[in-house]
Amino acid sequence: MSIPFSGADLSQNIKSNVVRRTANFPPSVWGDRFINYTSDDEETHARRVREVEELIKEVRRELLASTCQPSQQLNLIDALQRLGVAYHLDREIKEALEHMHAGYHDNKADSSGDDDHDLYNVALRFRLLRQQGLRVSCDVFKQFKDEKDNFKESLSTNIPGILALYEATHLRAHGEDILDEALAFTTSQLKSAASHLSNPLAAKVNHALKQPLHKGIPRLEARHFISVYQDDTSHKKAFLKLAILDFNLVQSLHKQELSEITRWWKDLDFATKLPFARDRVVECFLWIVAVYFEPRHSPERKIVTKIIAMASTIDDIYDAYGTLEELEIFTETIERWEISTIDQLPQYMKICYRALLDIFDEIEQELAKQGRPYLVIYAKKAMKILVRAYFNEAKSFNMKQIPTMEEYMEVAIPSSGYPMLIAVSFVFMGEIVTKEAFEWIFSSPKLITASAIIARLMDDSGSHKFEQERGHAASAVECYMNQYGVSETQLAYEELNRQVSNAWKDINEEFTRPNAMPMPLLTCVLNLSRAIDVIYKNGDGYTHVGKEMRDNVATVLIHPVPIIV
Ligand SMILES: CC(C)=CCC/C(C)=C/COP(=O)(O)OP(=O)(O)O
Repeated sequence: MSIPFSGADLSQNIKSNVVRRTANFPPSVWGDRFINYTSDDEETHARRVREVEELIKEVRRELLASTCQPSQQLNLIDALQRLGVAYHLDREIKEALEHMHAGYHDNKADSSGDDDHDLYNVALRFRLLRQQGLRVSCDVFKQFKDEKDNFKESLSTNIPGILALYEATHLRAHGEDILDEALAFTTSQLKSAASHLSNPLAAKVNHALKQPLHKGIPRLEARHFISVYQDDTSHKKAFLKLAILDFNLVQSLHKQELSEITRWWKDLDFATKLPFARDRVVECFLWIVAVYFEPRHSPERKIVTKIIAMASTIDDIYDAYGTLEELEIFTETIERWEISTIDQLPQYMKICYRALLDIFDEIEQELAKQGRPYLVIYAKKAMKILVRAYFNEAKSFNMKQIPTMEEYMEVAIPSSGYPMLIAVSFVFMGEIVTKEAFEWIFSSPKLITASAIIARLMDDSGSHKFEQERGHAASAVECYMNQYGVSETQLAYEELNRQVSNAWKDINEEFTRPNAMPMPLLTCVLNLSRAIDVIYKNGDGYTHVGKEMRDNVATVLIHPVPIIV
């Protein structure tokens, strides 16, 4: 039953004298680029799928044959993960690393005949075991320090080792001072070596300095590594061929999905009906490809992209276009979640609300196919929490308040959109997702909070200047400066960066077994954090789509890898 609102009926609005803030967001850079998709003919597609299946068998054989040579096996696993094909061999890789970890703890590693004191091997093993959630002490790096407790000067000629250590440091947890020092040491060593190196090492070093592997979007990292691996004379042909064919097959599927999504978006026609909002559906799709790229996640990729595009539009209504009076009614309408209350809304909000309800119907239908329609309730709850947070932010802007950092973060963590996005991404993760998983999300555990802190603080740092010019609620930058009497924006950025680094340490700690939730769910949260690093590290690449975002979209969603093997 619908309950009438006590608030004013705004449906006949729009009041002509209302002054609305608009952000004048640049239009989409993609136009109709992705609307049409021509698939391979069935026969070609089936042949490629068969080829991939054969190559997986061959690669599996090579991986299993390397069991007696741990360092060789580590290199194979590293290559498979970086090439983006490890998802075909999840079980084998998990077993191999667990086996290695057991041996490592029984001190059997030395008996393998491997050089256990080589920086490259030690760092690679450390990173791969930690990535798998296995407990490894950072004390393994003490052997690389001299009597003055500095990293040994002699290491500086061992660039592959330095690079492996650099990548390993990004998996550091709190209190691991040796890894903090190692990050500073390796960064400076790599920067000074970069200009003297030749390929493929130079390409690896330059890329790693721009984008550490642990914080990168898996598809982008895979595409980069395919090129580097190809230039490496010691590459394994079957590995390379599998990576190229698989990348292209997965990309074709993504193109097909994006074509469906862009048609949905074009039919909604928000660009005409809600012109004040950002038109970024392609960038939203890349964001979700970062979360799960594997073919089995196709239905959820399409739906969660629609959710993020809607959240972006709703954010623009709260941040700029809506009046506080309208926003109050909008928030209550979404909290009630009944179509009958739609009449209370001004026309532009009706358009948005109807689209939102339609997507949630789609979520319910998709979940019904999977036998779990009841999970939609958690996705709705997450969306309601998000709009309440958006409203609280709008109120705070209207009152021209600058809250303390603590007060600010209480609202800014839910308003980052990440707890909502995580909950919606979880509903499609199958059997491993239980009622407890959602109760866990809504109890604000360390992992979810850390991911939301990264999203909020990187977004605030990246978009600060533009948002203040157009008029926006105080962001973490102002709150910090105001609370601590800091006059230089740069100092605020440095403090926020420190907090982001700490949040990454929280994420890394939560990955170590025993875990609160199954690994695929934790990986989903990790990938969302990675997406933020890539999209916001050099400014707000989502709102202001520049060369970097365009290149990233083209890499993942336009250009297939040339087949040369
Ligand atoms: C994670 C989600 C749901 C992303 C949707 C797109 C979005 C709202 C991006 C942040 O925009 P913004 O920089 O304007 O955010 P805010 O207004 O919160 O600063």
